[in-house]
Amino acid sequence: MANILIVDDEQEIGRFLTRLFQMKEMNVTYVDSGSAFDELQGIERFDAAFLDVRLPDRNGLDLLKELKKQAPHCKAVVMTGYSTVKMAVEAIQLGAEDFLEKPFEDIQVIEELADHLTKRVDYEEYAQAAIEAGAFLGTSAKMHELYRLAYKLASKQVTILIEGETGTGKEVLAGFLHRAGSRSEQPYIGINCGAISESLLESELFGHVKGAFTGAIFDRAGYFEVATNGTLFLDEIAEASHATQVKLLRVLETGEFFTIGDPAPKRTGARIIAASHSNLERAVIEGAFREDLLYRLDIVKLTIPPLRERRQDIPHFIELYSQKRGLAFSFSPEAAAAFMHYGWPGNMRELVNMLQRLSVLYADEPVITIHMLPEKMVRPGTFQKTASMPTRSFESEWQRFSKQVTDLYNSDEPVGLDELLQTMKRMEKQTAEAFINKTLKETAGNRELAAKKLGVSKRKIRYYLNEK
Ligand SMILES: Nc1ncnc2c1ncn2[C@@H]1O[C@H](COP(=O)(O)OP(=O)(O)OP(=O)(O)O)[C@@H](O)[C@H]1O
Repeated sequence: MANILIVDDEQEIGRFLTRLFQMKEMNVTYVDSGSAFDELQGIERFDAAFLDVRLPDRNGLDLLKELKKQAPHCKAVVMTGYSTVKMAVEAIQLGAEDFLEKPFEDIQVIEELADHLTKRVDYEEYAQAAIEAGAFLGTSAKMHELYRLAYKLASKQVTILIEGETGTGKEVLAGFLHRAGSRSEQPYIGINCGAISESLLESELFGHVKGAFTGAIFDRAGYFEVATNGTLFLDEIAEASHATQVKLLRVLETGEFFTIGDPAPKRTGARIIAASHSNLERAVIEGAFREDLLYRLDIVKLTIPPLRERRQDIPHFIELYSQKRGLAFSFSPEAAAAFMHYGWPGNMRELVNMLQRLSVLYADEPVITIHMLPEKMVRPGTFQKTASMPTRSFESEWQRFSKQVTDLYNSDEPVGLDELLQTMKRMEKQTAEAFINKTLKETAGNRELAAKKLGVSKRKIRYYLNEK
């Protein structure tokens, strides 16, 4: 018979859970304070514990640590009010299995949770879900910890903020959160807030009615409406204008939004996942991002480590990539060392692109040698460079790129057009960066003047400079 511990100062909740679990033929011990918990004998007998995180005489997280110390096998669930969801996430990081929000809305959820906890839980469930979602975890503890936490949060109605350098897999993680959660049958919609103009972004998100503005010839539902109870992934959230940020804040606070041109509010049940490659706290300090919006978004922050902090995953990923495509990559020792030492400023995206490039250009070569790798990977001194430090001059980057495109065009090998177009996008960004930096030098750093000279908005300058 399973042994369950309940710790909650609200006696009504204690009694309710006791009855519920006793009806499931579980052995229940209920205490209503931290001090009563301290007096319990034989804590190691418990299979599962339901802990309130707000006890009058004790911090529930300390209790959790104590429980995990005395009974490491005991699965803990913390119970929390909405305002303490952040604390609940901290509890999961401390080893809790799950959290329950009070007031309880669905008794079945609690029953299922108790059943699940007292059965032998498959600890690799999150890893399986990652495989199904196409997310590679490798062997690094940081990635496993991250996806383990994400798996537990996947079915929760909490807003999630994903941070990570460009190409680390923020979109991949957002897709995982959707697929592994209870919303997987509902729509998943992703939008890049930096890729489209301010007015288009608003209209995409909130929709518009016919005649709301010039060109609005039909009613159009926005993503908040289309997503219904699914997931809305707002990529590059820092790029949303102040006006859009105000509207997003309203949706997060009330679940309500207005279609452009329609005075009647609408409700959305969409779960919001936002991502940014720049540091939003810094953006708040600089006045570019609303503090209240950050507060609403940052209930749970998942930070993806850059590839250079999990280099041990590189060979595993190459193996997986080759297996999936039926390739047989073999590297000379120098080339293998270059892969391991290079800084990978573009993270997983850069690694994928590099493998795609090698498979296109050197498909018939038995061994990939150092001479087949781009200069930036072998040039000494570039190993430690990070995302914000360009590795070669703008001119040589263009020369290399045009040579690569002409070589590809003239070769009979199959060409990955998607990859080529992505490289062009990167070149577009680098070109913009180069011109902006040159103009900023001419204007002694005056952005307003630089924007005028270049005929673009200051916002666009911020976007292209990837400001963090
Ligand atoms: N964990 C992963 N498993 C498999 N592929 C990954 C993983 N992470 C990233 N990738 C690959 O790297 C590329 C970039 O991933 P993604 O678009 O999710 O990154 P991102 O952090 O959202 O980038 P950006 O900041 O530029 O929007 C994609 O091709 C994706 O398939």
